[in-house]
Amino acid sequence: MFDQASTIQLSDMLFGWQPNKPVIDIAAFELQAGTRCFLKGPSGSGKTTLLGLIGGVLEPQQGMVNILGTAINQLPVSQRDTFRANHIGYIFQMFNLIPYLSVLENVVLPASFAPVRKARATQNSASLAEEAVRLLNHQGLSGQHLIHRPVTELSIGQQQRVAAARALLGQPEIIIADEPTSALDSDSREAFLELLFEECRSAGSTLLFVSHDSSLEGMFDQTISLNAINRAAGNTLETC
Ligand SMILES: Nc1ncnc2c1ncn2[C@@H]1O[C@H](COP(=O)(O)OP(=O)(O)OP(=O)(O)O)[C@@H](O)[C@H]1O
Repeated sequence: MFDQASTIQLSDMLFGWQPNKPVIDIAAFELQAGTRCFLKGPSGSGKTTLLGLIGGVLEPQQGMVNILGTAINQLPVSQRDTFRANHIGYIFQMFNLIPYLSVLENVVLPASFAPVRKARATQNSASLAEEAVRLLNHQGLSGQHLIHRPVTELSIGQQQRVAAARALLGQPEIIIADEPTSALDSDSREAFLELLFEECRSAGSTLLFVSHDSSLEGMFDQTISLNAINRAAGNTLETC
């Protein structure tokens, strides 16, 4: 049974990159709506793999991945892609911005594939672009000159804030962040997190945040150690 207060529920989920070599084997995992969760684990322990399973990019060999009451691993691939675009915003370690597009174009792009997020974004502002500009301003990126510049002309810290604005556009219920602060110094990391928290709070989004940086752990509501919930822990070659 899906608990209505949950955003993410996993049960008896098994995944391996090769047959009979599970990397992830989780009996039960649940994240309540609106939680800010810090997911930690050694390098190679399967954190990115787990995020791929939660986002429906990867399909478990067994078990259930229930997101917002939908068993996404049972959806056909095209419906799963649309579900992900509508309900999950991603911030990647390498940002995954499109180099030949401007700052603004990068932020609005995912909403073109996500009608639910597009509708929400235009409820808040007169247009998608206006909502993107609001989010960019909130991240400290303002000015016509800057938002129309090719994204590759921005500093790493600025690019990372563009990636955050892109993930937040249209208030997705879930924000998944995979090592988004690793390129920043510690002051910038905390400032970035405060802004992210503020946007997640006002949108009611659940945040699942992966990092090696344990100094950030105290800023979150909850910490999950992957090795503590993963029965396949130790099957991979892990490093600290
Ligand atoms: N595309 C892939 N094909 C085959 N094996 C993979 C693939 N991606 C990851 N793995 C393996 O799965 C295991 C978990 O990798 P994963 O990237 O999920 O770990 P991680 O905890 O995110 O590591 P890091 O903290 O270094 O990013 C590792 O043994 C890795 O080699």
